[in-house]
Amino acid sequence: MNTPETTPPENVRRVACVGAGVIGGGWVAHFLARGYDVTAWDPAPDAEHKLRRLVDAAWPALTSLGLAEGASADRLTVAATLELAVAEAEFVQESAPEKLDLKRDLLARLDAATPPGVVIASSTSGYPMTDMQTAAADPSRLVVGHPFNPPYLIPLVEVVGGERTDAAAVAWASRFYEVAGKSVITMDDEIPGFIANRLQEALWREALHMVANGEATVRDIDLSITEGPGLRWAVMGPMLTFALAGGEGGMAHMLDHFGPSLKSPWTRLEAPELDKELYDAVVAGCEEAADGRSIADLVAERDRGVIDVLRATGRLDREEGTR
Ligand SMILES: NC(=O)C1=CN([C@@H]2O[C@H](COP(=O)(O)OP(=O)(O)OC[C@H]3O[C@@H](n4cnc5c(N)ncnc54)[C@H](O)[C@@H]3O)[C@@H](O)[C@H]2O)C=CC1
Ligand SMILES: C[N+](C)(C)CC(=O)CC(=O)[O-]
Repeated sequence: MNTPETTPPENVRRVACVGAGVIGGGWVAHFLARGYDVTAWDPAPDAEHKLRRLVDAAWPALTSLGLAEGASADRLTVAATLELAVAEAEFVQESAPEKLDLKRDLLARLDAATPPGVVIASSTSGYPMTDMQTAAADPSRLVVGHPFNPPYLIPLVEVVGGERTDAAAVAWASRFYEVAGKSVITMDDEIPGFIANRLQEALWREALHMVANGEATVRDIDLSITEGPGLRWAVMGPMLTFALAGGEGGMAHMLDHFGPSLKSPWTRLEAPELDKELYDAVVAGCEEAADGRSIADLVAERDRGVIDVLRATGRLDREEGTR
C-alpha cells in the first residue's frame, strides 16, 4: 500500500468525506475544526444544504472547544461528483448507508478514483472490511474507521483492516486519526461489531427486552444509565469501575464476592423480535422523553453536555491526540 505518493499522516491537508448524512457531516465538521481542507460528496439533491446546516449547528460547540489555527467552515467544498471529491484527497472517509452491496460498490468506485497510496476508511458500524473490499482493484488500502456520534465530539475511532488490507494502511490510518485529534483503538482481528458496538448492542438488546415485556419504560432505561452507571463510565470504564466495587480487595475481591452472580439468569442476550408493538413503544417512549424538544434542541443539549463532561474529566487539557 505504501507507495511514494502516500502523504505522511502529519502532512495531510486535504480530506474527502463521501456520504454526508449524520456521520459524514459530523466527520466534515470535525476535520474542518481541525484545520483541514474538506471536500464532500453526497448524491442526495438536498445534501449540500443539510451538510452546511449540520456544520453551522456544530460550529459553536467546536469553537468553544478551540479550533485549530486557520480552521474555517469556508474550507469546505461540496463536489459535483465522487470523482472530483477524491481527486486531490490525501485521505478518504466513506460514510454511506449501512448496506453491504452499496458499500462494496462504492468502495470499488472510490478505489478507482482516488490517487494511488491514499488510504480509504469506511465508517461502517459493523461490516467486516473483508466483506466490503471484495470488488476493489486495490483492497490493500481499505480500512474500517468506525466513529461515534457525533464524530466532532466523541473521541473514539475503532480501526481495523480486512484480510486483504495491508497492515501499513491500518497503521497509517491509526496514526492519521491520532494526528487529527481522535482516540484510537487499533484491532488486529475483525471482531463482529468491533469492541464498543458489541458492548453497546448487548446493553441495547437487554433494554429492548425490558420494554417489550413491559418491565421498564423507555424513560426508566435512559434514567438508569444517565443517573447511574453512565456517570461512572465517563470517568472509568466498566472494568475499573467494578474493581472499585471490591473495596480494598479490588477486582479480586469483587470477583470472589459477585462472580457467581454471573451465572444468575439476569440477561436475555438473544435479540428480541422487533415487532410493530415494540417498535411503536420505543418510538413513542423517545417522543415522550423528548418532551417537546426538537432533534436540533436535543443535539445542542447533548453537545453541551458532552463538552462539560470532557472538560470536567480533564480530557480537553491533554496533549494532541487525545481528542
Ligand atoms: N448514525 C450513527 O449513529 C452511526 C453511523 N455509523 C455508520 O456511518 C455510515 C453512515 O450512517 P449515517 O450517517 O447514520 O447515515 P445517514 O442516512 O444519515 O447518511 C447517509 C448518507 O449517505 C448518502 N448516500 C446514499 N447513497 C450513497 C452513495 N451511493 N454514496 C455516497 N453517499 C450515499 C445519503 O444521501 C446520506 O446523506 C453507516 O455506515 C453507519 O453504519 C457509524 C457510527 C455511528
Ligand atoms: C447505532 N449505531 C450502531 C449506528 C451506533 C454506532 O455505530 C456508534 C455510536 O455512535 O454509538
